[in-house]
Amino acid sequence: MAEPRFTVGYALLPKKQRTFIQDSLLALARSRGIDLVAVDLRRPLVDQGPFDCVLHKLRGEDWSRQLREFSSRHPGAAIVDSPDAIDRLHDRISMLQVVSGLEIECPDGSSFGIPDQVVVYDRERLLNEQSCEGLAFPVIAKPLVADGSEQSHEMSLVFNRGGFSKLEPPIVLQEFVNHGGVVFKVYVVGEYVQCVKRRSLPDLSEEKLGSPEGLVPFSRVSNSVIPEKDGDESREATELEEAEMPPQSLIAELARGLRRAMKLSLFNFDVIRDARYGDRFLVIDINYFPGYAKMPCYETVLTDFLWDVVHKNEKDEVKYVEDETCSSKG
Ligand SMILES: Nc1ncnc2c1ncn2[C@@H]1O[C@H](COP(=O)(O)OP(=O)(O)OP(=O)(O)O)[C@@H](O)[C@H]1O
Ligand SMILES: O=P(O)(O)O[C@H]1[C@H](OP(=O)(O)O)[C@@H](OP(=O)(O)O)[C@@H](O)[C@@H](O)[C@@H]1OP(=O)(O)O
Ligand SMILES: [Mg+2]
Ligand SMILES: [Mg+2]
Repeated sequence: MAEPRFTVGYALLPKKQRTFIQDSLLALARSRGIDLVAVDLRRPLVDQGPFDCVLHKLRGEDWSRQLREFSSRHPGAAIVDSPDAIDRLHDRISMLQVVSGLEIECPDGSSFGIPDQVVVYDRERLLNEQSCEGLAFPVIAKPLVADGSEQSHEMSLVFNRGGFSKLEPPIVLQEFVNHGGVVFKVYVVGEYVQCVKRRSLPDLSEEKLGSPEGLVPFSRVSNSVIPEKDGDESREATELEEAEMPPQSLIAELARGLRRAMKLSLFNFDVIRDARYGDRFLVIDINYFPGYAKMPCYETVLTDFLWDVVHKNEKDEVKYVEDETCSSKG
């Protein structure tokens, strides 16, 4: 008897569609009985399909209503993920609150947390002496809203109060933590977890705190090559290569805990190693539906995940995927 076929509808902005929907993914999914089909965003979702699953990274009241309508018409179809669950990641405070609430057994000697941070809603408050009481310089100023716009990725390193006058609230002021210039990006795709290293901001010395600049703007560090002003490329490359990966079990438990607590399947989170205490790890950012195409073996991982979704194979396990073990199951 022929194997049943399934259809997954995807609703993505053009840039995401270009990077995520690659021929290699379409072909592998097709060979496993899953057809990926673009949702026509000019027509009501409810008139399209049938879909066994809708995959999306769109927002807004109208889109949420369309998803609700579609779900009530097709209760058997999976929506990955729920707009309400995704919303938590659009605010850099609620995004990290969930990390603080996790109860995880850490491997010997290790621990996790988030950097100290405060939110400032208006300029008056920002310029007020008490605005960052308890925080130590340098701090990173991040836009409170993380809605995927270019502005939401525009950050500043602030060395002293002099830098505050150039900031535009609402912002989160987060302590900058030296971490050896390497950030660990943990990709979560349902039960699959993969951790990769990326370049980050270099460690800062005390001298910087007196900097007359007060502030240095930056954006999308881990996606770009930003040469350190007085640094050298080869040292940074060595730093990246030599950085020790965080304990696998900690990363896997964090991924499982976050997935459960947030009720999300598709996200990644950025982790840094706090250079002050050997094995303390801080979660600094969580992103919905990140750039999976940059993840090794993304086609296999995504196809395995979609296979589980359409077969209603709900799992609460964690599968830590290592580069060399990227093989598809039958
Ligand atoms: N508290 C911190 N201490 C040290 N470095 C940090 C801290 N927070 C952020 N960074 C550095 O700044 C980069 C950008 O910060 P963050 O990840 O919060 O921004 P983002 O624009 O949301 O990133 P993404 O493109 O991953 O969505 C991080 O990848 C890391 O290199
Ligand atoms: O496109 P890219 O590969 O850069 O993916 C980035 C993704 O952009 P996209 O959604 O437009 O694809 C970003 O989403 P928004 O916050 O801007 O919504 C965010 O999730 C980044 O963390 C991703 O980078 P990664 O963390 O995977 O390195
Ligand atoms: Mg990040
Ligand atoms: Mg982010």
